[in-house]
Amino acid sequence: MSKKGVLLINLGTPDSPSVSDVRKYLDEFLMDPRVIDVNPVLRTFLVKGIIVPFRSPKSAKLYQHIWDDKTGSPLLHYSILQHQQLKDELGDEYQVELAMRYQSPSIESALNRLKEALVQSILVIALFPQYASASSGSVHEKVMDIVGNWQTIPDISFINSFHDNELMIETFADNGRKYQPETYDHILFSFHGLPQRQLIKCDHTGQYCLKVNGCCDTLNDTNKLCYSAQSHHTAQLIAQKLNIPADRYTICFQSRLGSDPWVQPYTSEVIKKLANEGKKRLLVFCPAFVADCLETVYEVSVEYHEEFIAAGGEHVQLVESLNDSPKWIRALKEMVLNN
Ligand SMILES: C=CC1=C(C)c2cc3[nH]c(cc4nc(cc5[nH]c(cc1n2)c(C)c5CCC(=O)O)C(CCC(=O)O)=C4C)c(C)c3C=C
Ligand SMILES: [Fe+2]
Ligand SMILES: [Fe+2]
Repeated sequence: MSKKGVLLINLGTPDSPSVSDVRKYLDEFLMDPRVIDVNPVLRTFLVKGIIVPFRSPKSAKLYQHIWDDKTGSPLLHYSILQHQQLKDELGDEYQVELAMRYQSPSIESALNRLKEALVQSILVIALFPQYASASSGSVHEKVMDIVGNWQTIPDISFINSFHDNELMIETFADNGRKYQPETYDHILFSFHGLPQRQLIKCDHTGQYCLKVNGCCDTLNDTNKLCYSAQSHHTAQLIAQKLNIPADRYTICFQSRLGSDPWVQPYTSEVIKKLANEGKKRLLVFCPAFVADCLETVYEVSVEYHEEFIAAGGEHVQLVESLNDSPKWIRALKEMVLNN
């Protein structure tokens, strides 16, 4: 009996923290039409002419800061652990592969291994809890492009999002509980940001997201596929699990790139406002990421920490991501078994 294939895909990271490898990574990432979603001529000008040349040396310094001598990039390191542990959990009936949307290991090589193993089906899990065209959408499109060229197209399925996965919510809550959230002045749920126009494009009604007051503060039948609505929902579920009342937490969005409006409120503005209100200690969850990465270990723990102190605060504490926590591996296992 042939095996069932499972393909875990995360975003990707540079091969090394050198300026040339960071340049290669940013070039592939930002030339993706789902990421910088403007016309091709403008995208090429912005990415190759401005963002990549100016950003690569700066980003390389940040990557050098988080790069571990033995294990390299945290994102790849934790992805490898997740892959290994899911493989062990699922046993011989499954062939589990790991790929990254950008750089390595490539999606093409992972799909080829599944093809050569003659797997009877492929389940693709894009490792982003909330659906965004720039993340899960891009992964799914890439997989479909490659498989679409095969003579025999296999049984293939995609997990579109898992923003409300019970075991995932519990893992974030367990990680947060260790810091005793009640001892902090305020809690942040900081999600990766997105340009507002990408939310609007994903609203198939064309009349809801960013058009109706408080459009995506709660998940409903109209906005259930919206990144912002799914992010709010994830945060609300973690807060409920930890009994954090609504006035003790704020949902916000980080990592804005460029000058176009992104989903709001911006984490850096929220941090300044809280410092101005006299808050001293912040606990920050980052539930858009299933593994610690540049956006958590540097942007939150270093940059936002420094910004908060400069504005009069004392400490920003990051809650670690799901990484290789056994409960999260069980969450992945159940996603596979329930599919
Ligand atoms: C959680 C899912 C992600 C979405 C959605 C997303 C959208 C998005 N990102 C950029 C630009 C950058 N993101 C960068 C790093 C980065 N982004 C994600 C995830 C999502 N991005 C992760 C997991 C990481 C960390 C990767 C790592 O190696 O640790 C970067 C690179 C770092 C930097 O130079 O700041 C950029 C650039 C855009 C423009 C975008 C949506 C349009
Ligand atoms: Fe990003
Ligand atoms: Fe929305």
